[in-house]
Amino acid sequence: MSERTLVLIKPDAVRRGLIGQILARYERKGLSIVAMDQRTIDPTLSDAHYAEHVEKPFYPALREFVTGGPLVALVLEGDQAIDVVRAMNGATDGRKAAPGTIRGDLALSNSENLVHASDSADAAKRELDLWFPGL
Ligand SMILES: Nc1ncnc2c1ncn2[C@@H]1O[C@H](COP(=O)(O)OP(=O)(O)OP(=O)(O)O)[C@@H](O)[C@H]1O
Repeated sequence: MSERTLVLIKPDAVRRGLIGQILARYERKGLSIVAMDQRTIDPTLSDAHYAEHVEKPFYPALREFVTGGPLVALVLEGDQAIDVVRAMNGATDGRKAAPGTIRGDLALSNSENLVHASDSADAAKRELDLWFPGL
């Protein structure tokens, strides 16, 4: 079934000049880019996006990181896009992510891990409404 998922190419990826490489992987896979926007977000959007993490000890550093420079928000569409993109991104910790995944190939950190993607249909709906209202 065709689905849409919210992907963030996070500030570390933008800083490292990896936007093109990461987008190319999603495009090569056959996913469609339905919307794409480079922006620098404020703490309010970070808090809403990471609502499940705001009370966690690592969250202040995560908020600093994700608001600290431009990121690229995109909507990808395709068959089973939510699970497909999660698999392409790899495990959260770049040091443990499998080679062949974006994090496994390009990241060496648990916090600066290049990408985010919605992890369920409910999360995708919530995140798409938050980042691209009215799409
Ligand atoms: N223990 C931690 N220390 C530092 N940062 C963390 C830690 N756990 C998670 N994070 C940060 O919070 C983000 C969200 O964590 P989550 O457990 O939802 O991972 P994920 O679903 O793989 O990543 P994302 O939601 O970004 O796709 C991670 O991508 C990472 O940047």
